Amino acid sequence: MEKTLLNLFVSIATLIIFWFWWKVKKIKKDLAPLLPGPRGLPIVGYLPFLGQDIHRDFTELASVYGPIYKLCLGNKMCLVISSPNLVKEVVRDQDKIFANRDLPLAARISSLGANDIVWSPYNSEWRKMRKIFVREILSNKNINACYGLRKQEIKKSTRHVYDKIGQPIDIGQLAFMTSMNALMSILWGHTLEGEEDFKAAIEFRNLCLEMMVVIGKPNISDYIPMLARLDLQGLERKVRKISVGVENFLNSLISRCSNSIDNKQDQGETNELKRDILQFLMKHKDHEDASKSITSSQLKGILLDTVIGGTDTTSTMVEWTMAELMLHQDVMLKVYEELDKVVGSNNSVEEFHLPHLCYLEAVVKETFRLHPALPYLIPRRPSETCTLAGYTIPKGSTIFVNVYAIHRDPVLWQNPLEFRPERFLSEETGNFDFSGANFQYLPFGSGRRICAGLPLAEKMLMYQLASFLHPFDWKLPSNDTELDLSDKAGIVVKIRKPLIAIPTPRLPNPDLY
Ligand code: HEM
Repeated sequence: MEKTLLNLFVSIATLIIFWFWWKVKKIKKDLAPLLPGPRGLPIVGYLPFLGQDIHRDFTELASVYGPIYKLCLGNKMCLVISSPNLVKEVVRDQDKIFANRDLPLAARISSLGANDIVWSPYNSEWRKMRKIFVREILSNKNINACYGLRKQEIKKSTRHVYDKIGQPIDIGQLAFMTSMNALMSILWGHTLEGEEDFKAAIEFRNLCLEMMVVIGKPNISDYIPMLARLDLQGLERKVRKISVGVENFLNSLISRCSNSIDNKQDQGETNELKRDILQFLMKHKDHEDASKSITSSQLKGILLDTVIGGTDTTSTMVEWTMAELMLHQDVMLKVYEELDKVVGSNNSVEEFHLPHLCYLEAVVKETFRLHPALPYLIPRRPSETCTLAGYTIPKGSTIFVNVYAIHRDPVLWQNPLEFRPERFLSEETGNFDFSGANFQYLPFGSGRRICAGLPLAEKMLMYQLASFLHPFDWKLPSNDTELDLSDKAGIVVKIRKPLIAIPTPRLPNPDLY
């Protein structure tokens, strides 16, 4: 009897303690401060007030509501953060919770249902794809092994420019073709050749450009799902059409590669192809070990990430850097001085020169500061309800890391709107790199979802810039008195008016071209 009473007492006491603990937790939650943010309209929220350039809208709102604020867009709660401390909480302290992606409809379609690395949720499939990509495909060993191919492509591009001496050149297009060919040669062991290929690549570039704009546009279907069927802005139709073009381009490359692999195998040349990414990927397709096996959609998704992620961003940054240099002739002169000293006028640029081009590297860093290609990274989504800066952040909300605002914050940077590469040679910020270790400077993101192509991107960018600058002087066409550095929104932000420049040779020896 006594034992039963004791058991009853213990059970009741446990229940009371549990109830009390739950109540305190609830009260604490109710007392959590409310996130600041602008008020919107019923149902649509703040959606009608966002303009075309969301990175600038986000930055203006931060000056009113502070470094963390909420925006209700339709039925979605979005958070915009723009301080290094908050970035640290998201990408380091609570990285695991915030490692999911927010997947807009347009991205779901273009990424074949998030079957790629960029848009995949944070799960074992993402881990598998990222591991294959980083450890096998873009390992330092592989990148170094492909140097010869990159060199060949750079040489072709400088030759192409030399053949057009005195004529206007579209710098974005030149950089896109060079990046594309460099990637193609790594992926497939051969590049695009001839008029037909050239046309296909230009068409592919236009598709990529359109795709980036569509994915970056706020889509009513994402924010008010019951209206998704109506596709009010026509974005779903647009992205489906673009995706068909992109897939056709990829399919033709895959079939050409399969033929080339078959031919080379017939000729006993398989070892030579070992470094081709596609062959690596094909090895993983339907692999017997599930931890290494990828599906054909994932194979295409990884190719998409490589080709789109690798060409569009890199060429955008080559164009921005060249535009800033054309606008700041004093900086351009210093770049030439350094190139003459490090490379010399009787040599072509080689990758071993790159670590010695410290001033050019500072120029690139400064360009990334003012024009981060992805101004709010790729939005994240917490996988569970959590706390950020004392605020309760519901599971499933969308997190925008406003790198654009952080890179231009006057509290963090002296004269932030000035283009001054020297700041990256100073003691204060001289050690900032692209690794995302400093939360004040993160053009490639940070944490476990940092850009997976960073080592290749860094190399390709510096190599292209040095190789286009060392052998040529560049001038704007004479009727262009002022260079327009305004930008055009999208998930990748580009220069609004393509940069057109005219080359003249700088080197005495024509054999160097
Ligand atoms: C100038 C060139 C580039 C820039 C500025 C850039 C920037 C970025 C940024 C900001 C992210 C998102 C990071 C985050 O959310 O924290 C990203 C992700 C990614 N990038 Fe890049 N990128 C560049 C080049 C490349 C190249 C060359 C490749 C591949 C060959 C590549 C492949 C990827 C992939 C696969 C992801 C997704 C990573 C993940 O979600 O796990 N990127 N990039």
